[in-house]
Amino acid sequence: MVRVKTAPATPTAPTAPAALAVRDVTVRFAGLTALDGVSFTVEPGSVHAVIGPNGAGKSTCFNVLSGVYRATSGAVHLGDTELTGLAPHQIAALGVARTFQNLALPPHATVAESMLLGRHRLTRSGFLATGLWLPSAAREARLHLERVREIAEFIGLEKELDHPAGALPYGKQKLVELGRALCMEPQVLLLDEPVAGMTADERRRVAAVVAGVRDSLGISIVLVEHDMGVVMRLADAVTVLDFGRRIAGGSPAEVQNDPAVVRAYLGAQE
Ligand SMILES: Nc1ncnc2c1ncn2[C@@H]1O[C@H](COP(=O)(O)OP(=O)(O)OP(=O)(O)O)[C@@H](O)[C@H]1O
Repeated sequence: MVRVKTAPATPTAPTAPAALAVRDVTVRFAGLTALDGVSFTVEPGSVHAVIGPNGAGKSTCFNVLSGVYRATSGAVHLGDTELTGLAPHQIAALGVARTFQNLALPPHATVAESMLLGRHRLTRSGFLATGLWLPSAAREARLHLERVREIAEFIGLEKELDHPAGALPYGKQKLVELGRALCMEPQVLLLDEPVAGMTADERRRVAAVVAGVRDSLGISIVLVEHDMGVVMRLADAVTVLDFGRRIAGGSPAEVQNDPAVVRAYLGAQE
C-alpha cells in the first residue's frame, strides 16, 4: 500500500486582534529552571510589561515568545494559533515581530533600506522580477517604499530616510530598529529593553512612540524593561517574575504595592 504523507497544516495568522496567551510555560537548561510554570495574557492593543530582578527569567520568556528558545512544557497561543515550537521566522510571519536588545541593523544601509528589510515577508515579486525591474515589481517596490515613509513619519524619522542608519545617534538607531519591526505589520511587538543605554530625552521619545504604536496602530506590545519609570508610565498590565516564577501581576499600581514584589526587589539589592 502506498502511504501518502500529509504535510502538517501551516498555521495561519489570526485576522482579528488576538490575545497572546502564555500558559504554564517551563524552560529548563541543564538542571536550571529558568521559567517555572509561567502564565499570563497580553490583551489585544495593550502594553504588557514583564519585569523582575536580574536572572528572574525575563529574557528567557522573551526568547520563548520569539521562538529562539523552545519551552520544555506549556504553550503560547496568538488567538487560536499555537506558536509553541515554531521557528522565529514562522512566528514573525504570524504577526509577532521583535526588536533586539543589541542593534541588529546592517552597517551601511540607509534608514529606508533597513526598514525595507521588515517588508521582506510581505514582498510578492521574486528576485528575478525585481532584478529585471518588471513593471509589477517596480509598482510593488513603490508601495513598500510609501509604507516605509509613512512608518518613518510615525516614528519621527522621515528626515533621516536617506541617511546611513549606522551613523545616527544611538536613540535614533533604536527607533529605526522599531520601525523595521513595524514594517512587518505585526499584531504583537516584542520589545527587549527598548530604552536601555539611552539618555533621558531619548527614553521619553521612545516611550512616546511606543504609546503611539499601541494607541494609534492598536498593536499589542510585550515590554521587557529594567527602567521602572518607563514601565510604570507605559504599561497597562505588568507580570513580575522572580527566580523563574510569576510572583505577581496586575496594573502598575497594583504590582508596585505588592509585598512579594517589594521583597523580590529588596532581596535583589542585598
Ligand atoms: N541559554 C541559557 N543556558 C543556560 N542558562 C540560561 C540560559 N539563558 C538563561 N539562563 C539562566 O536562566 C536564568 C534566567 O535568566 P534570564 O536571562 O532569562 O533572566 P533575566 O530576568 O532576563 O535577567 P537580566 O535582567 O539579568 O537580563 C538565569 O539563571 C540564567 O543564568
